[in-house]
Amino acid sequence: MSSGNNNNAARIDAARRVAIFGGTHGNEMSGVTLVNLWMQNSAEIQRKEVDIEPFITNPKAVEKCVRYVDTDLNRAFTQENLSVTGGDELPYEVLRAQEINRMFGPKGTPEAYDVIFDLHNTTSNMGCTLILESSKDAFNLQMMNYIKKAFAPASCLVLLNEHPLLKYSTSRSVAKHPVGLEVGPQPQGVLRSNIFEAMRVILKHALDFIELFNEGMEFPPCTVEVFRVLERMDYPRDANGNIIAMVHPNLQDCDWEPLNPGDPMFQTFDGKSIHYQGSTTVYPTFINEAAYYEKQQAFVTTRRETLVANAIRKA
Ligand SMILES: CC(=O)N[C@@H](CC(=O)O)C(=O)O
Ligand SMILES: [Zn+2]
Repeated sequence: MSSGNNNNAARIDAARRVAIFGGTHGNEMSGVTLVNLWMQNSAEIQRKEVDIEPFITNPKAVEKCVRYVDTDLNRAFTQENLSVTGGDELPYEVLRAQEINRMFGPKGTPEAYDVIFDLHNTTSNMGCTLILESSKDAFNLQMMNYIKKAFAPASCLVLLNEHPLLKYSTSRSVAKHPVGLEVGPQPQGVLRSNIFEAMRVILKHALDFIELFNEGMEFPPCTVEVFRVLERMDYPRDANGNIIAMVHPNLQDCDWEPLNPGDPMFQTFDGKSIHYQGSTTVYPTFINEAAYYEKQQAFVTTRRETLVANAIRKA
């Protein structure tokens, strides 16, 4: 008879090469500051038998303290961009994406980094949010379960973006196991100690998980509650495309709270409410994110799901 359930655990390669990206958006100061700190002294992020590299992904944007210089780096990792040839006429972030892909990828190949953590801040009242791009990645789901338990009683939610149209080509998507970390509320260009500390603690738990996994610990099957991206909601606009309403006071700062059919969602400048017309309860998030005005997004709706993660163990 076999001992325990070791034979049932999916075997996954040890995570030997890990990167921590900050400054994918140059005005999101927690990630920029933490990564700069760790580049000077990496003692805090070192773990046994794994290379962990802190890296500033968009140094030009960091220098100017802007989201991006030419185009959003966190949308730039498409196969087209990564394979297009050309020099100075290409947008800075496309060239930078190619450089990052050479260093940490190539995306979708066995040579790619095992895990990339990408550190972001939001102006929305989302608290601590881990962002996944796949519901099938048992390694990442087990990591989410580990982090949530280690972080309790504080809460850390998981946003799953594998929407066929709304999913985008992130910097972290170069890795085999991409993990976004989004902490807010924090204004652009501002550093808040509570947000900075929360991000630092979540990263610590994430790296602890990788160390335990690499040491051979088996993680039994588990379930993870996630919020799956459903729909992008734009601000109401006039025929010229100008915004004619604001996020309703009942919705502002209420990320992750249920929005029911008929609930107020926007308020026009003359005080009229605009109500949610959907047919089911949804969980809005990224409510009134500053960076999303240019993306015609007032918030995104999500649905709560419970995912099952298989047992995993190092191969
Ligand atoms: C506010 C912000 O930048 N959020 C990130 C979310 C993510 O990393 O998936 C973005 O839009 O790229
Ligand atoms: Zn960001």
